[in-house]
Formats: sequence, C-alpha cells, structure tokens
Amino acid sequence: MVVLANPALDSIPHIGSPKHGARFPGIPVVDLSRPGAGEAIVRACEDLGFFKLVNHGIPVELMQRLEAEAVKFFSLPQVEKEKSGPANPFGYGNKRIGVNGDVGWLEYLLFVVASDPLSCTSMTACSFRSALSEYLVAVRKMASDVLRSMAQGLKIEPRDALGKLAMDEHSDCIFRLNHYPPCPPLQELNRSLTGFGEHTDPQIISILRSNDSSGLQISLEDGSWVSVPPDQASFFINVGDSLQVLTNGRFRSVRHRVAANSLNPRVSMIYFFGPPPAQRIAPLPQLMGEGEQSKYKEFTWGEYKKAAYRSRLGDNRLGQFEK
Ligand SMILES: C=C1C[C@]23C[C@@]1(O)CC[C@H]2[C@@]12CC[C@H](O)[C@@](C)(C(=O)O1)[C@H]2[C@@H]3C(=O)O
Ligand SMILES: O=C(O)CCC(=O)C(=O)O
Ligand SMILES: [Fe+2]
Repeated sequence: MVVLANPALDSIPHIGSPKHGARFPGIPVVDLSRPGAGEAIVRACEDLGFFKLVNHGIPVELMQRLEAEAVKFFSLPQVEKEKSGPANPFGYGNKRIGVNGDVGWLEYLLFVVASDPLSCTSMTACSFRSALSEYLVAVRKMASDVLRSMAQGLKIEPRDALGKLAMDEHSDCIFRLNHYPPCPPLQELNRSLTGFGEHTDPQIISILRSNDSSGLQISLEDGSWVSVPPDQASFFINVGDSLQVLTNGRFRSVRHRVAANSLNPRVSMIYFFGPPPAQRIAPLPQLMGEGEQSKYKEFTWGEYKKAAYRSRLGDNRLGQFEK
C-alpha cells in the first residue's frame, strides 16, 4: 500500500469514537459444540445480528497459515500487487471500495469462491493456493453446521433449509482478505480514520476471522457503536440482508465498520455466503405465522446484488425492497 502524506488522509472520512451502551452486556459467544447452540444463535441474530463462535472445530493453525500468506502478499512491492488489480470488483484493491466512490484505509483481495478463486489475480504461489483452498473447505463445512444449528434453533424443517441456499453448487459466494496498515499519524492527530465504512453485508451470512488487532465495530439497535474485541482463534458471524429477509425481519442485518488502527496492522478474512443468482429471496414459509405478510417486495438474489453494486457502501440497500 502506498503510504499517503498527511494531507491525503483528508480524502478518507473520519469515524466517531464508539461508546459502550450503558446496558450493553458484550458480544454474545456461541459454543458450537454445546447442545443449546441453535437457541443461542437465534437469540444473538435477533438481538444484534452478530455473534462470536467458539469450539467451531477449525484449527487456529489453518487460519494462521492463510493469514501468513496474506501478509506475504500485502508485503510485496506495490507494483507487484497492482498486477492483481484493480478490483472490478474482484482482484486487488487499494483504498477504493466498490466502484461508487467509497474509500477506506485498507488494501484487499476479493475473490469469487466457485471455480478458481485466484484466477482474477496474478498470484501463482502454491502455498497461497493450498492455504486458501483448505481454509475455504473448512469454513464452508463449518458454515453449514452453523446454518443447520440456526434452523434447529428456529425449529424449522428441513434442517438444511438455510444451508442449501448458501451451499448450492450455484451459490454466489465470495471471499475477501483485508489488510489495514497501521496509520501512525493518527496518534499525533488524535483522530480516528475509516478503515472500512459502515455498511451491512448483502448476503445470507458472513464469517469473519481476524488477527489480534482491534478495529471492528458493530452498531446496536439504538444506533450506538461498540467495539468488537479481536480474538484470532474464533470466528465472528454477521447476519446479512438476505437472512433478514428470509426471516421476515426477525433477524437483524448488522451494520458494522472498521476503524483504522494507529499502531498495529489488522488482517481480516471474510467468507460471504450468497445464494444462487436465480434464488428468490422471500421469508421462509416455515417461519411465517398465520396471516403474516412479507415485509419485503419479491426479488431474486441476482436482482438484489445488481442493486447493491450500484449503491454506496453506507446506503440502506434493503430500503427500496421494503413494502
Ligand atoms: C460500495 C460497495 C462495495 C460493495 C459493493 C458496494 O457497491 C455496496 C456493497 C459492498 C459490499 C459490502 C460487503 C462485502 O465486503 C462486499 C464484497 C459485498 O458483497 O458488498 C462489498 C462490495 C465490494 O467491496 O465490492
Ligand atoms: O475487515 C473487517 O474486519 C470487516 C470488513 C467488512 O465488513 C467487509 O469486508 O465487508
Ligand atoms: Fe462487511
């Protein structure tokens, strides 16, 4: 990443300091190995749309191997990294997020999961390829367990009702590696800078793992922001817009953002589980009470994604689909 002189920091928006809501009890932690996991997942998705997952069965070494490969890539000379860009939307991106003018203090790699994820890059390292494919296989299996547990907590049959949307062979899944370099001038300036601006994820769920550097914040229902303490051995799960619709608004698509860190680099990896493009996104009939109406207009994932990619990061993308 090209380090900017101070004046250029002005092109990236500031971020306010998060305030812990007086009654905020902390980020819910779900132990996937416990019998009550399904109910705990449902509670967290209703309250915050966000939870931390422990005892998920994925060895931390696998996460660290991919993290080390990402660090290796982001340490390459700028000209080498640019060979995998610009992100349009896939490939290497530097400060620009999407194509509609959003910027943040980060660089990233964005891949399609199906077929060959690295085909949009100039990367040839076998070690990167093998760490990435092992990680994707493991997280996909874990996501399927989480969605099954969620269905059990929601008391819906079949238990793979959610999983089959995200795990279909035509599912539109993407993967992102974000690198937020330290930004030392922030210390002197005594201000906070946007790493990744506030937004909701459009997909069903997003599964995030980061190194031990802070920065991630989520928004509570009252609009206040709270910091998420990092934990490199755990995963953080976000409810996305599509899952909010599938549950007719019972689950909350969580607004989140990342603040740049003045001292430590943050590296995050996020697997976004989207449904197949032709999939209709509407409340699951199994979840609708008698006479309950959908709160949303009918749309397919392909239609939603098209609209999402025309929007700015912080827009309320579901707004135009609300009845
Ligand atoms: C500004 C944008 C970036 C984004 C596409 C969009 O037009 C609006 C949604 C953004 C988002 C947020 C979650 C994921 O990081 C992402 C890959 C996605 O699916 O939707 C990004 C998009 C992106 O970075 O291209
Ligand atoms: O990097 C992070 O921790 C979160 C990034 C994010 O929300 C995203 O890429 O959609
Ligand atoms: Fe996100």
